[in-house]
Amino acid sequence: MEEDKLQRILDQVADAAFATADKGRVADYIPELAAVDPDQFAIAVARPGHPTLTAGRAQKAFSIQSVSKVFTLAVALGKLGDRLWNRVGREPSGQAFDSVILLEQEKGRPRNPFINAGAIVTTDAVLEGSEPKEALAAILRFVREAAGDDAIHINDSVAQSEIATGHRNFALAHYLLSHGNLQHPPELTLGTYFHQCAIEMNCAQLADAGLFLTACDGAPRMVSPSRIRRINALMMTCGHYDGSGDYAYRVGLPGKSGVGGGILTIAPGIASIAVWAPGLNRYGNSKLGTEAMQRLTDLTGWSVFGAAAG
Ligand SMILES: NC(=O)CC[C@H](N)C(=O)O
Repeated sequence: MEEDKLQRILDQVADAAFATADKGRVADYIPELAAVDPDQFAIAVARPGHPTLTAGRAQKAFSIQSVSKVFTLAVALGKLGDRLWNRVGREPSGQAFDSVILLEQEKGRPRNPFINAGAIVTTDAVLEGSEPKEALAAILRFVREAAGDDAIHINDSVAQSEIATGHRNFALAHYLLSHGNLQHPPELTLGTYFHQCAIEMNCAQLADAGLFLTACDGAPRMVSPSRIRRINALMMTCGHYDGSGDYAYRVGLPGKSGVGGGILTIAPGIASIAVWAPGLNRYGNSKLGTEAMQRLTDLTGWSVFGAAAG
């Protein structure tokens, strides 16, 4: 699609988001995120060989939170390969991202790497044989290389805010430990996990960081094509927790959300799209972000289920 046409679509999507009265509710269980102004919106589209196009506040940094789980999964698969699947499943959970119930029923093997329990196990796997600082550095290095931007950093106040209040995540980690599915002390694995969630990026950086998952010619080759397809499949089926079916229905593309209000969406072979609006819907996914992605895909026809706009 030509740049000026795509830019007009992005402007239209941003105008509609700014005009929407119900912006959802910001995540208030993490004190640092509770203070974010919900009246903000940004969208960015990255394509190899084209400038990254944006609309709204695309240079404003936000906490990527669970979007980081995609990058950590790529690092863990690079390190362990299929051995990771001995510890975590690949099925949608149909439960909230921080649910404890399935972990109890399924004896400490989380359903997938994107719910919190599964992401904690994935981070624990990245820690295998490494010092915590090295593991975190490996995740941050991956993100910086994917985005081609060494300025991307971790917001330590956000991480500390979760260390002080993340009781549910501590419960999940202790539960995993009791079932022999955590190889490090909960403080250590969670310290790494909270810092990975506290990576900050703006929309333009996040769209660039997702390019490796598009498998487009000219995109960074960070993982093999077969692994790209598998990561995208997990994003499609599990990336929005118990709202994954709804996101697939509305948007038709693999995506991963975070409680900071960011969503990374991949149009395979076409583009990497980042959207940010801090207010969340009842699943803990960005409300305006989801609506904007629905509008964008209707206007562009980008979908894994069909290829015509309208
Ligand atoms: N869905 C999310 O973005 C959750 C991430 C957050 N750091 C948590 O562990 O609760």
